[in-house]
Amino acid sequence: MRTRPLKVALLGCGVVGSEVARIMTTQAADLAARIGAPVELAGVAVRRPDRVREGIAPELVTTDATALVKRGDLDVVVEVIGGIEPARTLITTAFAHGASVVSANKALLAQDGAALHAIAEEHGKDLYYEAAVAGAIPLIRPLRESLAGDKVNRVLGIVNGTTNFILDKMDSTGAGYQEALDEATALGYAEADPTADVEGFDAAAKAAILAGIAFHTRVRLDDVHREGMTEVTAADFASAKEMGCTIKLLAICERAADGGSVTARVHPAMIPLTHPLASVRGAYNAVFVESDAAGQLMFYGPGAGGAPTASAVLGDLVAVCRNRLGGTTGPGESAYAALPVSPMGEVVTRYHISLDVADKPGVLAQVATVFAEHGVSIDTVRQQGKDGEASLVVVTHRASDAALGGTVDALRKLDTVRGVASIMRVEGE
Ligand SMILES: NC(=O)c1ccc[n+]([C@@H]2O[C@H](COP(=O)([O-])OP(=O)(O)OC[C@H]3O[C@@H](n4cnc5c(N)ncnc54)[C@H](O)[C@@H]3O)[C@@H](O)[C@H]2O)c1
Ligand SMILES: N[C@@H](CCO)C(=O)O
Ligand code: NA
Repeated sequence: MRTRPLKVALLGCGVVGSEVARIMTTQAADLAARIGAPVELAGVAVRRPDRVREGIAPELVTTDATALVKRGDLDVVVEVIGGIEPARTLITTAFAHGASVVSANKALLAQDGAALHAIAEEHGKDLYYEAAVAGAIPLIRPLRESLAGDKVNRVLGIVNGTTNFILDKMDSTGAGYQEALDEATALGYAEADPTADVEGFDAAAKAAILAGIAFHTRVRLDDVHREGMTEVTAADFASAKEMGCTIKLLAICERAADGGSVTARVHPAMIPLTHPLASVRGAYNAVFVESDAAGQLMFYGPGAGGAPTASAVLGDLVAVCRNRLGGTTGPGESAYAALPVSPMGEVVTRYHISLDVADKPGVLAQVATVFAEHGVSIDTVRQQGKDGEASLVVVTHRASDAALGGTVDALRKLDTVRGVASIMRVEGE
């Protein structure tokens, strides 16, 4: 074993960073044996230096992250600050000063992954980010390496722990949205600004990263259709239950049947209780990968939290250190397929639509006609009436998002339709 240690700087010592530091210290001997050289924590950049950080020598702590990444003697910089800046500049500075980078920052990678990969390559360094998608679950590496010989057609799953935790609580205990969000935040699952979680930005960033790697193409955050889960109500859960379903926030990345384009989307969806995703509880994540040769693979595990995320960071750290010792780098970005990303209107799925209508003869026929005129075929209709008003629940067969949108616009114009109470996609059948 080499005796000269590999030097690692840690940027950020919050929920994830503090666990990375803890594991680096407590597992030092095993990490050294697995890598073939000791790994030394050479510096820790923090924002609040007066905080007591157990297990971290005070002389390693600095508030000057820029000076730390410019030291020039670092082998690896671990970025767990989050957000776009200063993380982006710190990472590019680290590459320029000779370090490889491990990051958990999906927001940054979804926005600037291509540029960061290019800078890493220019400097002959690694950029690894297993922790950025689905926490502890090995997903980036299986897609990038294990499935590199196969053709992936679909990646579908739950990739945000906070929203799964909230939806699970709302469904199973009837907890309110805010109460469940506060608990997820206290447990260290939520982003610094939890809007990123509940409005689907975090899941959309992960979908962009996954689609890019799975389909060997470039998918930007803006390419991902995004709907959050803040408008999911107890009434939606009740409707889902009546259909034998529950509601999950899903990320779905698909290659078109002709192989010539891809789509990526994040939105709440009803899924049957019999589907494996329905039983994903709390902050767990689960992702299905469908490919030509392998068929269907399922990845499941803790999707958020300090220690689980640190597990993925440490896995990357070991891989990057091994590469350093071997004088090599791992696989970089693979975007040769250059596939266009199709708009949401072209996505085909089933829909559950809940309408408030006048309870009088002919309304059902009128509504059915609007669906037929837009080429959207109805699977089931359920009507419940009271005091001259009724609620009409329509479940469709598969239709394009554009056709469904046109149908809903036309329904809203009918005098007999008082309002569209909810529209939810139905997946997993
Ligand atoms: N918490 C999770 O479950 C989880 C899971 C996967 C990925 N991530 C990602 O990991 C990253 C960190 O998340 P977290 O939950 O640990 O957040 P956090 O807010 O707990 O930690 C970030 C830390 O960085 C510090 N910081 C901010 N600016 C700094 C600067 N300029 N220099 C030094 N330190 C600075 C903050 O003070 C804070 O302590 C984010 O990119 C997040 O998306 C988090
Ligand atoms: N806020 C994220 C952290 C893990 O990426 C989540 O809840 O999934
Ligand atoms: Na992961």
